[in-house]
Amino acid sequence: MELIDVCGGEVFITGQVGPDGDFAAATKDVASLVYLCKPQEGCLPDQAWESSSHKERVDLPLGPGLFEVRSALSAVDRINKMAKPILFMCKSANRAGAMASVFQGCRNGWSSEQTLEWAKPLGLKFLTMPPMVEWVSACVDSRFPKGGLIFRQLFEKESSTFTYILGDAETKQAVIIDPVDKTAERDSQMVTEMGLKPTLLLNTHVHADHITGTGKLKGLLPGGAKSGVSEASGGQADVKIHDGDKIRFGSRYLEARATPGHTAGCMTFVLDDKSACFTGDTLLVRGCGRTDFQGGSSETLYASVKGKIFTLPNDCTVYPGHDYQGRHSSTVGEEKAYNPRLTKPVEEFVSIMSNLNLPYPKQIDKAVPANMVCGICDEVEGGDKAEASV
Ligand SMILES: N[C@@H](CCC(=O)N[C@@H](CSS)C(=O)NCC(=O)O)C(=O)O
Repeated sequence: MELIDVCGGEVFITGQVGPDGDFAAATKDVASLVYLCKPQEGCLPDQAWESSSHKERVDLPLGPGLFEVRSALSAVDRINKMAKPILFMCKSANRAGAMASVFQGCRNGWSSEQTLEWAKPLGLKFLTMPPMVEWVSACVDSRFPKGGLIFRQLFEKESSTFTYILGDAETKQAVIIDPVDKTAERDSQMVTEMGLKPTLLLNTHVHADHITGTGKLKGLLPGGAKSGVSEASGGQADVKIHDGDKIRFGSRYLEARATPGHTAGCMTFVLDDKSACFTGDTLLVRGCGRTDFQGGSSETLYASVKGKIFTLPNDCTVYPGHDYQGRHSSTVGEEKAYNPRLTKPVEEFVSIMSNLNLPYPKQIDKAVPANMVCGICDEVEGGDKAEASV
């Protein structure tokens, strides 16, 4: 009979007692048992339990449809008070792994994603059973429900850039996506008046048409907000973002998805519940970012959009980095149906992109070097020089 240690000798899980009935020997150091089988399953013979006295036991007959989330949470409270080490036991170790995960997630204040991430390297078998994964997620998320979201879309008119503020309504922790230097004072005042505490000032990429506001905002905001840009951009920042990173603010988070193509280091940030994505210049409303400088590649952009954005739910709102025609947002479903570039086969898309004939952005020569250091740049009188210094 094998006990699997899932928490440094404090929490164990196991399946059915072996035919040798070696329960007493295997569990001699266990102080409490959480038994998850129905009586008729007969996984724990009475004599086995009786031979292992001095132990506390709680019976939670757990099976699909048997156990409401509410009951699981009161069980967690009860288990929390039991002496450690605790053994979670059932016939196959599936329910034991699931309930142990709920216990761990709840007592550590983890989200469902964090709980499942914890369970993965342990190879817990319930992870291959979608109803059990859903049950674990529902239990953990209802213990610590996601806070409300505070959201603002702001506009900088010279470069037609959108800046986004996202905050957790309870904790007030916040992130700002793609602020612009020219509107840094406005943004700083706004988050201060809203009582928000931005911890991370994110860039979807190294911009070519304006200087990022992340450097300036770091100086304006109290509380040590950090700048962020993707590692792949080659830019300097306090926080380097990678594909798959979770950017947390309070109980909410953004998932970073690498979406290269407009530039080599472009990122799209997807809200935790997939209701919104912030695509920078990768995907614009009925358009997309140009691909003719900064490591741009039309084929790569096409693959990024199809693989990392068009795989989101159709009702996911697309918040772009720019719009030049007075539009503010779109949805994944709309762009999949009506984007005049990305509805085309890849060869036609590449040809469209090669024939855009757009003039270079007016500020490119000063914006790119400044943005490689997140906008911390020397300013001479008149604010026109933008040689980067760290
Ligand atoms: N006129 C503007 C630059 C306009 C431009 O090139 N926009 C970029 C995004 S900012 S680098 C773009 O990708 N546009 C795609 C499109 O189809 O318009 C300026 O001079 O700054």
